[in-house]
Amino acid sequence: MTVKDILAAIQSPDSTSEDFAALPLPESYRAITVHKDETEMFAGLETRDKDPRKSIHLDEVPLPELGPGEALVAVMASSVNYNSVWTSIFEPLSTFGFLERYGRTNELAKRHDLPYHIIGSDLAGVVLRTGPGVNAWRPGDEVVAHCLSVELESSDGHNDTMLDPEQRIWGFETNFGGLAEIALVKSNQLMPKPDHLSWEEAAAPGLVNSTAYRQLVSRNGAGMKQGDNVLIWGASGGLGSYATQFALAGGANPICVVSSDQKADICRSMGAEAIIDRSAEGYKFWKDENTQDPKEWKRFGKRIRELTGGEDIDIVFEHPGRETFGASVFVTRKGGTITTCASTSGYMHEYDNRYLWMSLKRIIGSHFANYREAWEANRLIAKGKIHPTLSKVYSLQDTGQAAFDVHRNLHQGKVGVLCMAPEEGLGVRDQDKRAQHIDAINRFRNI
Ligand SMILES: C/C=C/C(=O)SCCNC(=O)CCNC(=O)[C@H](O)C(C)(C)COP(=O)(O)OP(=O)(O)OC[C@H]1O[C@@H](n2cnc3c(N)ncnc32)[C@H](O)[C@@H]1OP(=O)(O)O
Ligand SMILES: NC(=O)C1=CN([C@@H]2O[C@H](COP(=O)(O)OP(=O)(O)OC[C@H]3O[C@@H](n4cnc5c(N)ncnc54)[C@H](OP(=O)(O)O)[C@@H]3O)[C@@H](O)[C@H]2O)C=CC1
Repeated sequence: MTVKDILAAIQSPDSTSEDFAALPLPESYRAITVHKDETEMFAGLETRDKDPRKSIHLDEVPLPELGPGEALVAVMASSVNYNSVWTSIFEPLSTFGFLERYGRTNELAKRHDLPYHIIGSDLAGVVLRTGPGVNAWRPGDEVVAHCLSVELESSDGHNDTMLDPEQRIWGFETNFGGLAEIALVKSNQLMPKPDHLSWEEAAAPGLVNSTAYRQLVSRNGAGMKQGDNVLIWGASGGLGSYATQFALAGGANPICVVSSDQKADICRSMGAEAIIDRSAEGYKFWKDENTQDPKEWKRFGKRIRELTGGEDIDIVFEHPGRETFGASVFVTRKGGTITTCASTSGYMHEYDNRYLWMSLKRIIGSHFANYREAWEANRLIAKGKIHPTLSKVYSLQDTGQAAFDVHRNLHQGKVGVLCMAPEEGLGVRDQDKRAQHIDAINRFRNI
């Protein structure tokens, strides 16, 4: 049995759940990996010069054993997330440490501790097999997977699963990720595939959409409300393109920061009006490596006031980190919120704390989303209220180039990867719903 036979079953309109359950599984499959014996390959290089095309491999790997509460999924498409860029450049640390640590927790988790790491934290595909104890999903179900892996043996995670001490990001802190022909997930990662989208469109939002939902909308994050002024860094990027849509759909007022005319146009086409081109306006928040320039924070704040009719920011949607964080804290209004989920430009932040405490501002740390938040975010995609922001699509073998594009900020929105899907555009089940939203679905395509 080969991956080709699985694809044939997926493409046949007559295949039943029983047919999928009866399909023998292949012994091996193709997957995107990084190799443990290469973790030092970029030693001494600047972050920018570490090239994912050199560290990312396409390998034939053995099928992992299926455990209780798990599912094996035939992956039709996946997407590139920045966490795969971090894995591929071995920053801020090698992800093999995560796999070793996970492997030490129990017998079954040992499967993850391998000399190769199959990466990827998004997928759209078809369930092939479920392990003992799985009732909610069956072979043949068309699904997407969110990337929260939890054990929930401790009480800590039972109000909010992101607080589980054994919380991991699938395909980053676990093995057998989504940039592959077959993936291994916990069955509680599965959610219905939005039926009006193709495989690659359905695979694009998952990680960033769920993260933006928790960070901006959920009460666990900033709890955005109507009328809020929301400053969104990288507003046409992976996270930002969903944060912008949430702000607009929720009656808030996004102030979108981007770095080119083209990206400003994309934000406009989503419906945003207040846009700041950080390149054209030349903000330089740091005078040198160690000294910030509060005059530049003020110039930035003045520009925001011009765009809002004199108002300051209620919520900052932060992720660039060191380069922008001082400015983000400064421009937030009294009592406002800075919500952060990353530090792309550096994790040692510096800000003037007087502006935080004297103006009663809050900084909220946010990370991915719990199952409920991921489900709610996916439901909005399925209802056509929020749309994928897929721009370019690569083949599995060109994943290294796709990750390079994201690392160098050459991309727009989300970059997709075809895994088993032989071409783009397959997997759409509701053409009428699709037709209603087709312009929004295609907004980021091929730009
Ligand atoms: C969904 C997508 C998301 C993204 O894209 S996010 C972006 C990508 N992700 C990242 O860049 C994050 C990568 N992860 C990391 O950098 C590291 O993962 C962390 C810095 C988050 C954590 O580092 P660690 O080494 O795992 O943990 P420690 O806390 O630095 O070290 C563990 C040792 O420190 C002890 N410790 C922890 N807290 C305390 C405390 N409060 N007081 C005293 N000791 C403490 C522990 O017990 C343990 O000790 P012992 O090494 O001996 O086992
Ligand atoms: N904790 C979590 O759960 C998650 C964390 N992340 C992390 O968030 C970060 C962003 O991810 P994602 O949105 O997918 O990545 P993208 O690269 O798709 O988008 C980020 C955007 O941020 C802007 N940006 C980058 N660097 C700077 C800078 N120095 N100053 C100002 N703006 C900057 C760029 O937009 P422009 O050039 O137009 O300004 C860029 O397009 C990554 O570090 C990722 O690992 C992502 C998802 C989940």
